Amino acid sequence: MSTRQVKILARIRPLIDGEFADDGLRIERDSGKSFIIAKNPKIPTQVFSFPFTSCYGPESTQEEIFMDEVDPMLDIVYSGITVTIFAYGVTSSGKTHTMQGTKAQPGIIPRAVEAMFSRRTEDTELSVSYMEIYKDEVYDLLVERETASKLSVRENQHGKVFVANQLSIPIDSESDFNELYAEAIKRRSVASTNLNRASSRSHAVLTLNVKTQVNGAVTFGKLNLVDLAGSENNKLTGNDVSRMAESSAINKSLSVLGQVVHALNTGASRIPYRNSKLTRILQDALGGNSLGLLICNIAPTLKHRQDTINTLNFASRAKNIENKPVVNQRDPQTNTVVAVAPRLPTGPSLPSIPAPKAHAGPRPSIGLKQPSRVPRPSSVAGSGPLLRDIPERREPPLLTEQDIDARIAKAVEAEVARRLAEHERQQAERVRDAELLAQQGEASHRSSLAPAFNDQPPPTEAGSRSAGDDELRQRLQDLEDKLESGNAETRMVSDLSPVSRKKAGRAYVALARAQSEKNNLTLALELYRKAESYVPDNIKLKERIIEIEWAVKNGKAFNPSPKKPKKKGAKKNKKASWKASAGEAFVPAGPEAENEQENVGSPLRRSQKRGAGELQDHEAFATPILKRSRIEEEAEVEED
Ligand SMILES: Nc1ncnc2c1ncn2[C@@H]1O[C@H](COP(=O)(O)OP(=O)(O)OP(=O)(O)O)[C@@H](O)[C@H]1O
Repeated sequence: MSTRQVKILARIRPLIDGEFADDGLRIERDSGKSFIIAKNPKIPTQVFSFPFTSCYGPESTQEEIFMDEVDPMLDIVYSGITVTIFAYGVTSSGKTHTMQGTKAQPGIIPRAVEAMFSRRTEDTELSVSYMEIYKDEVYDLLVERETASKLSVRENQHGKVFVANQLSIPIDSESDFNELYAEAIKRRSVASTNLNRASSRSHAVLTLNVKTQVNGAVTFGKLNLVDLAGSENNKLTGNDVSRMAESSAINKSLSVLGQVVHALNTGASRIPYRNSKLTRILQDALGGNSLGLLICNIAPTLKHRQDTINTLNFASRAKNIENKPVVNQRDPQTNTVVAVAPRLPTGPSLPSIPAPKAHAGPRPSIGLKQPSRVPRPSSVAGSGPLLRDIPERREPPLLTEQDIDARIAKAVEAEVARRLAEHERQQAERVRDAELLAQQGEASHRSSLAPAFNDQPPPTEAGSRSAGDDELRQRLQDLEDKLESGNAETRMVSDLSPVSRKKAGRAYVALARAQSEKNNLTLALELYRKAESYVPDNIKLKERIIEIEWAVKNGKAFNPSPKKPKKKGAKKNKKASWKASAGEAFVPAGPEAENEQENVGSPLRRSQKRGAGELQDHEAFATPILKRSRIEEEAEVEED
């Protein structure tokens, strides 16, 4: 089955009342490619460049975006494929304007309905469903708010997710739709915040279902139009308590969306769709069987800039997600709906599948049914076709808390082993070089190598630790080998408990920080990215990654942002805990891990006895052992 990447476009909205322009954000076009260029608001000399399939500036019109990006996808819907278009961005960046629009500037939803009707044939049946996900609960927006009960998200026997008992109302004309839609949008949860007078407090998913005939086969296409709630910075929104609760639900679900994208990008064997209703419902569009278009909405002002950079970073990752679109059609023999592979041209552009020819004659009226509170399983939107040939997602094996902790221990220790091996290899290389030069009688070269040797532990230390360390190295090597063989399992980060994830994340941050302090930025970046696999929703970590990526790309030094001022009493506590835990190791739980800790900790403890200067020699491989003096970033990991 051929795969298709999610298409990503960026749209910068114009300035609105009370906003001021600055030079920190612009679009650049070069050889047919477009980029959003954004300055880091904290360090203006850092300029980020984010590539997109297409970028639209403040002057762009609703019509332009619809005709260029959305209209071509409607033919695909008519061929029986599900297409999902979602608007993503911080609060007040223009998502609702893009999807819904205004009377004067209608957005994608009303335009898509008009275009869908213009394509119908006499065999076509169109229906609509509309739901919102508010505080991680699903409500039907086609039902009166007072009587709307929470809907549950279910999965059929083929792993297809659907919203049980959601209405799907047949529509016979645009005016049918407009009537329903006008009522439904009034039911959506909207409130005023400091950043947006009419801020969406929920994610809204409008679905247009199309049943039609293509070359004699009955097909079932679907267009999902998703207006996500915006991520919110509560320092800026000025939210009160009830708004904060909404905001926290919005941010949490968006954070899970980020985790899903991250897991898909890193090829994780388990994707955490189940961690929020939003990602469960969007599962088909994220690595599933539909085609995706993500509109990344961008607010132009400085106060949104940091959040905008995070949005852009999310979007650039999302473009690597691959879906396997299928045509949903009726099997005349069994009278069930089956998934068949579409005939898609290869290449990055979206497939253009010709729509069936419009029928010239008059079309019999389908007739508008009244909304009903009685569940109608046959018309439940999203219950979708039965996909016989889609392999079921394999459930990961059940893991005990002990298994999980043991795996973290292995993962971290493997990193230690890798660093140790690298350290030893470099040392051996230096010794070899020096011996070679000595043999050649090049005394001058030897003296010039002396400083390099001064960086290493004194020979006596090396000698004294050789037996124990050889054993340690062997054990770590064994662990690394084990890790390699079970690598697929360790990728199942989402199986870990939150505490275990944080532990592993902290360990990698400590390693990364040590490397960035030594200006080994490429390695630091690699380690920060590993940390991100464990704590993917840590915003500060993301910002750090973006900054180091920039420094690496531009060959610049990396200057970490200033450390946070210490909290009152923190110094005292820190001192006490440092004293109490001199050489305190990152302690993976579980008996096996405890034994390992004895060994992993020992070189560090010996080093500490030798004093601070010597301690640094071992930092390269001892950093997972968290030293109290350097855990500001780990604390940040915990805070988020
Ligand atoms: N392209 C545009 N042209 C003109 N005005 C726009 C445009 N995009 C957004 N706006 C205006 O900006 C404001 C914020 O837009 P909108 O409500 O669509 O943001 P949002 O991203 O949906 O916010 P939230 O996440 O808080 O719901 C609105 O007043 C809207 O009319």
